[in-house]
Amino acid sequence: MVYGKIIKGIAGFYYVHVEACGIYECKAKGNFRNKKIKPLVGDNVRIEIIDEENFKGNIEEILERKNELIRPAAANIDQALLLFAIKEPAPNLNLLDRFLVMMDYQNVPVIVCFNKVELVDEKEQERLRSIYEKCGCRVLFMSIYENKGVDELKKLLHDKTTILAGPSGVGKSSFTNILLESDTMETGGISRIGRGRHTTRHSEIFNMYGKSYICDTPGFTSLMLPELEKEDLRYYFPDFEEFEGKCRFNGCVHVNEPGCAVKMAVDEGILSKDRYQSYVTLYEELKNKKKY
Ligand SMILES: Nc1nc2c(ncn2[C@@H]2O[C@H](COP(=O)(O)OP(=O)(O)OP(=O)(O)O)[C@@H](O)[C@H]2O)c(=O)[nH]1
Ligand SMILES: [Zn+2]
Repeated sequence: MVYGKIIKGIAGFYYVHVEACGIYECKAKGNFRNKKIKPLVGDNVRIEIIDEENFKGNIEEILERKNELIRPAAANIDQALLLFAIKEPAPNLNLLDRFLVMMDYQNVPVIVCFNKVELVDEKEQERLRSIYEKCGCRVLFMSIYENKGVDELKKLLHDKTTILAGPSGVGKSSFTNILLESDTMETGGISRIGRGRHTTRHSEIFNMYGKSYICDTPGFTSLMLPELEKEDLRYYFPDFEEFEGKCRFNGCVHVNEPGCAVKMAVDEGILSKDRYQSYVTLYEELKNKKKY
């Protein structure tokens, strides 16, 4: 019996990493299909190997899940790594905030990592650090070009299953290539996962490093928002918490009400304008959703 973990799923195929062997391209064939259980990225599975040479197999069984995320769809996730560039391209903070709401809703801790930090000064780093630390995230700054912060991030990934998200052009491939190199060095010589026909298919092999898993999930979009009541959205903005109960009106949702402590904190520069803007945008989205 062979066990492994699904690290990527595309178009009906699941890429299952089997320790010390490699990555098998699998189809879902087991009897879990009758029970309408769909394999997810992060699932620990038992596979049957049908073609050893070409790394092909069938998923026979899905082992019990520790947790299950809805968006992005994934199982057994310890944490999420959200990778952005601090510049070039400038980070889409609304996307970032949306992701944080989604993860908080699903109780997944988040590491926010800004790459390319050699392009900005310390002040900008500290500004972002203070905003996002108040949101309960681990905030890291990295420059792959200058090899700064890379080891720190690697340590945080150690022995964990992490879902990776981030827009295009921020350095995801550069970073995962570094992980792959570390894996090669640690295992001596040729990487265990560099075997098979996936060697040339770069995007499928970069997802893991030693016993640590980086799972690639396709569900990172600007439409991502949990099914929340708009009145509850404010509880997913942890930086607003210290102002909760200080507004003039009970149950203030911090949008149009006068005497709002959150809005005052924004005006005074205590809370980030960008964060507040994200809040209002998401609030409006939730409000409009309910109409249909
Ligand atoms: N200035 C700077 N550029 C970097 C750094 N790390 C990566 N880059 C560059 O940023 C560009 C995008 O990097 P990739 O690793 O391809 O980014 P990606 O997130 O995988 O992007 P996609 O392949 O589009 O999904 C490349 O030109 C890299 O050389 C860095 O630390 N500083
Ligand atoms: Zn208020």
